[in-house]
Amino acid sequence: MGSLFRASKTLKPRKYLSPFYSIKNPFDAFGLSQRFCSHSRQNSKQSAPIDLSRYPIEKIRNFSIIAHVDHGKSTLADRLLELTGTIKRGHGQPQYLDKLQVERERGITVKAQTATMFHKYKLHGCNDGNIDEPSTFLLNLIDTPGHVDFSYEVSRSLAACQGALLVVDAAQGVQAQTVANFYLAFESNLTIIPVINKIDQPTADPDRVKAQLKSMFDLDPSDALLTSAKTGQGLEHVLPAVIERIPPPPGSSSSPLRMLLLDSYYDEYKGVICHVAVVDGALRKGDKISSAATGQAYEVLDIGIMHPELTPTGVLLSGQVGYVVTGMRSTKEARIGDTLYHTRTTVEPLPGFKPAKHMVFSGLYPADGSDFDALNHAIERLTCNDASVSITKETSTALGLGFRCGFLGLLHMDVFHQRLEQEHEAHVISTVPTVPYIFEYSDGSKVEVQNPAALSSDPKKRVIACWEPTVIATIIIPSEYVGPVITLCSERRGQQLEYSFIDRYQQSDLVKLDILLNGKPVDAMATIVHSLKAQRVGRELVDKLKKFIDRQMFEIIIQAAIGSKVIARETISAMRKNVLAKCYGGDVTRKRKLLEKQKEGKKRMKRVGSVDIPQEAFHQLLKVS
Ligand SMILES: Nc1nc2c(ncn2[C@@H]2O[C@H](COP(=O)(O)OP(=O)(O)OP(=O)(O)O)[C@@H](O)[C@H]2O)c(=O)[nH]1
Repeated sequence: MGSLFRASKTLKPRKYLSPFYSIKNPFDAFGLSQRFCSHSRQNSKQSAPIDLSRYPIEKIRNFSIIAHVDHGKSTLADRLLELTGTIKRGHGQPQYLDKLQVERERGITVKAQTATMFHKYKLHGCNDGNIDEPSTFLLNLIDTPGHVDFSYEVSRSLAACQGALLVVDAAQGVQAQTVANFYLAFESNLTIIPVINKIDQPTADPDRVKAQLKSMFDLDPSDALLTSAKTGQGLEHVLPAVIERIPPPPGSSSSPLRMLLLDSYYDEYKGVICHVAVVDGALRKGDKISSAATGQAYEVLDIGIMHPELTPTGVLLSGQVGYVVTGMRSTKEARIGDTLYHTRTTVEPLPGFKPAKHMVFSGLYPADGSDFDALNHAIERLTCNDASVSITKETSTALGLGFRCGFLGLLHMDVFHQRLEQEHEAHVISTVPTVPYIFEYSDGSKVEVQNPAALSSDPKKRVIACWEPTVIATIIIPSEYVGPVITLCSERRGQQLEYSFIDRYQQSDLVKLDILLNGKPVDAMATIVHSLKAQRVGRELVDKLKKFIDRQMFEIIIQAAIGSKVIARETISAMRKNVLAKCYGGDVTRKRKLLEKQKEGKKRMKRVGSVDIPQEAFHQLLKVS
């Protein structure tokens, strides 16, 4: 960026795309889709309107899909939408929930998107009246961006969820945003289901990824689901895991309404459409609600779920996530993180969200100086859908009236410009981005400077000290890139505070655990375990072996031992298995067949000393943790 100003390319006007716009449902723009509200888009004309009262809180699961960039979140979301019949298989639009033009052009998700799905599943203790029949669950899936610049989207999405699918590429393994998103979910107390995706790739190494998940996040490797969102392999286990492992939302249906405003966007026909999570109580069309942030009251004009487009339901109940149209005309009224409640009730507002921390500032000016009002209008509409941008008006001698905008990073800034142009047809000039600095002047004052032009040139107000923002960062990289990354850090005046290997060895108290059959150690069954786990593992091994070794003609003693110390023991009493016992008379062919069969069976045994061990026993032993 050598020059002072970066002028945006002039684009031809393009079709406005709202985040929920779908060319498959052109009626939505006119509110006509209300008449076609259906359970599944596939048979929209026949199916009955959705009755949300059939989904009490115990039948609701709200979950996000989180991951590093490109690990396959949106593709996995596609497959789940198809699996539940929410969209048609092969709808011809991959990454269905990436609806913005900028997302499609760049192949990245920048906006979190919710879709409601319905899925039949037989869960113990949860049924629709008939215990033998599966129950239908309402699942709210939120697909989130992977790039760090959009992590504000992720943190807001997680506020509406009780669980998250942590998707990790089976070849790339854990990456920087896997770590950041894991901690966002962990700090929000969500149930985390690890999903090792892209197992169809030739370089996939799910065992390595499982080991990383264990060593970095203490996630149990046996909890990981192995999937390929591309081929469909393993996907049948995803929704059962969501229903079984993620708890229902915690709200109370009998308490007064409390609803969290998660997101919003402006629709030319309906005004502001708010994305909400109903925490407590219920909301119906026609209800009067108030905003805790502004005190303003509204009437609910339309209400429903994203299935996956706006689908009116007339009601939203506790635990459900959906949309509300209230006739808000100004985007300033929709405060992200606000609590909405029934007018004339008193409720404790929900905690809301932490304000976004802006890392990069840049000036935005209309390419044609006379277009300030149009730019103002466009920015107002766009910030309704991107609450993480800060906007203040400013004036430049060269460019006239404009705005100083704070972004979460350079990619965020770039995407914001592109959306202004593509979705709002605004032509802008942006100034060189800068981080905020603090300057101390000789008159004792200290100011944060977000615009280089604002730096004092008054000789009586000399700069005596300045500060720049720094971060303490943890950089996680494969070992082959360590050299270049250290060089890059030192070029940027970085100081190395600590250096360590994630997959490093550390001293540990390990013991060899032997398995003995009739006093003889079986080398193939010996394991090395931590001394604290030895007793439990020894007991499990001995119990399993007892189940899988058949009784034989002599007594078998199974022992687990550390050195000469036996820590677990079981005995299988003797028996004589006479396969010919039931063959009375002299049918020689039949007797021969039975003896042959017994011989075949014995081939599948491993003879250890005098004890025959079936292959199955070896397989089962591998499953002991
Ligand atoms: N081989 C293979 N490719 C996959 C699989 N899942 C996704 N992909 C591909 O990986 C690329 C990224 O997939 P996305 O679903 O866009 O990834 P994402 O995590 O949503 O990306 P961001 O939202 O930008 O972070 C696309 O080219 C997908 O076709 C898989 O299971 N196997």
